[in-house]
Amino acid sequence: MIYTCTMAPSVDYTTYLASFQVGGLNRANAVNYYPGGKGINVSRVLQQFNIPSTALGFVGGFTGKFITQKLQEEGIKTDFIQTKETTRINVKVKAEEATELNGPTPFISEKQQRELLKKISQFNKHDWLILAGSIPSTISSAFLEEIAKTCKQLGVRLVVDTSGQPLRQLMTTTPYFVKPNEHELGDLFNKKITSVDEAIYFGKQLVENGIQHVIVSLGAKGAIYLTDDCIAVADPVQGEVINTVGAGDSMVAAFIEQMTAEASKVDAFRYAVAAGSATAFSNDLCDRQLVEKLAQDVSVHIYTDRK
Ligand SMILES: Nc1ncnc2c1ncn2[C@@H]1O[C@H](COP(=O)(O)OP(=O)(O)O)[C@@H](O)[C@H]1O
Ligand SMILES: O=P(O)(O)OC[C@H]1O[C@](O)(COP(=O)(O)O)[C@@H](O)[C@@H]1O
Repeated sequence: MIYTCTMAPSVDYTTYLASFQVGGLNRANAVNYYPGGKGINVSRVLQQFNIPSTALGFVGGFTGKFITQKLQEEGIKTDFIQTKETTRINVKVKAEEATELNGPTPFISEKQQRELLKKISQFNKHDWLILAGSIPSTISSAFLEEIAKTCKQLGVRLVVDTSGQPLRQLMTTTPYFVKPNEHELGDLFNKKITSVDEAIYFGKQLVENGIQHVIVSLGAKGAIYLTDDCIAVADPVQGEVINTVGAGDSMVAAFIEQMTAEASKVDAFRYAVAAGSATAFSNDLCDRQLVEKLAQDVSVHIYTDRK
């Protein structure tokens, strides 16, 4: 089974307008409400590929109900722990430029953390846990380490897509697969990454530390994939960009879907790049048809090493 865990889900309130004026009254032409948060997006894209998953994490209030209901309507199993706090709303403004306003993460008590750990300790060998999105500040490094240790003991493949200090902490536990974007990778090493070669240099250090699969996403510039025996660089896919929210999450989902289907690692990467772009070219997250179409256009350059 694949489990996604979103510790700080969101309702993504996406607004479209021709131009956005800071400090003025802006009126949107169209709006959408999506269940959001990185793990939840991974579950939604997996569902597009007909891969079942269970969405874990913390939700509360009317927004929590909305998220749970929407996921269930899409056929995704949910096993959320309830919070007293209302789940945040993240505002996405799509005008001349894209602007995001993400709400604060919820307070998660010790008891709620134990409840989550109890669920994880019941996973089986070969299950997947995708821990994605911001980690609430009440969650300690020790708790994250405990999650990683439990996964290792059980033979559960831990996938990490987060940022800041929690990412730094989780890197020391050598997860199975990580997908930082170039900024998150740079933050890990206190460096600003400005080229593909720099992304390769720092990505390689993660592999050398024992992480089996590393994808560094480079937004409109494509992505790189690193493992112990190859480095692959994907050129960007061209198209009309509509909404890049969830592009990275779509990559994670597509890579996992291909790995579970026993595709080659490089094909899994190709598909992941196609999924990221398919989401960037859509209002909501990608659909399978577009991913398959774009996968034919993704050119991947493979190196056994690149200094
Ligand atoms: N403007 C874009 N044009 C084409 N593809 C894109 C664009 N933005 C993102 N993508 C695709 O989505 C992937 C993930 O995007 P990125 O912004 O790096 O991730 P994240 O959402 O995690 O920050 C990229 O590697 C690329 O394949
Ligand atoms: O947990 P964070 O880092 O605040 O991010 C939450 C936001 O990230 C998203 O999951 C999108 O993530 P990506 O664009 O990085 O794939 C949104 O759905 C959500 O609003």
